[in-house]
Amino acid sequence: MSTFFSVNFNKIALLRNSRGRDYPSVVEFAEMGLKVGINGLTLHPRPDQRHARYSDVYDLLTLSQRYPQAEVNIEGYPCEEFMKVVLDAKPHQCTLVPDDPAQITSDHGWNLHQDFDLVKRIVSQLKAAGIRSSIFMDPVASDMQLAKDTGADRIELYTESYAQAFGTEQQESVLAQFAEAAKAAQDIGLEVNAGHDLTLENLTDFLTIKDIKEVSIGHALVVESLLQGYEPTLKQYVDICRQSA
Ligand SMILES: CC(=O)[C@@H](O)[C@H](O)COP(=O)(O)O
Ligand SMILES: NCC(=O)COP(=O)(O)O
Repeated sequence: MSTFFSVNFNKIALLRNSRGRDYPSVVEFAEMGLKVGINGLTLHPRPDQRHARYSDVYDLLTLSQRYPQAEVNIEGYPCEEFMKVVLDAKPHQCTLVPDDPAQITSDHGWNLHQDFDLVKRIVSQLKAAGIRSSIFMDPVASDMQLAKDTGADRIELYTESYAQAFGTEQQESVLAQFAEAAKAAQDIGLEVNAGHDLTLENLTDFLTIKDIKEVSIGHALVVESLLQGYEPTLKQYVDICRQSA
């Protein structure tokens, strides 16, 4: 089994946005990635577009047409503008994330006991548009049936708690919690993605969990690239993802 490796370009966009021109170029960095074997391109535009801009969604989709193996994954809270862009641009996958606009970064999965109707309605819009849907979830096995009932194709496990536990006494028990949540989802026909604060150091152990379809990684990858170069960093991720359980 091999896991689909999607790079999140938010941090390249953040760097670009700190100056007035297209440097660094998200499209150029995405294309370099595709040339060394990454599978997917992820963006998480937020309402203030401080990282990815909505125009980046269209630019990455145009690029992906030249790389037939590549998929574009657009993540975010399904506000009106986000959904307008997603339904118009038609990425391969849309990951719904319960972000508040004021959040620095994503910090929890959906509470489907509260937001079930909203998520179900958005998932059906994605389905009607032929876009694969994924919903961002905490690793709680007992919530997977609700996730399935929304009609979503996949869940994305929010891996921050695993990243925090990595290298501590809690690592094994937290990893077991993720494995249990992944299995609960897979057993009822949901495919499982994962992401947030995954790194070159913690990814191999995470991918001992069976049949993780996709990981999306951005923040640590940019830091690691500063330390050891962009292409060598990407190649290490590509190798780890090709050897997953
Ligand atoms: C859903 C998720 O965990 C990521 O998309 C995360 O939000 C990365 O985006 P930033 O790097 O912009 O925080
Ligand atoms: N879905 C998670 C993602 O796209 C990247 O998260 P991070 O590696 O930037 O924390």
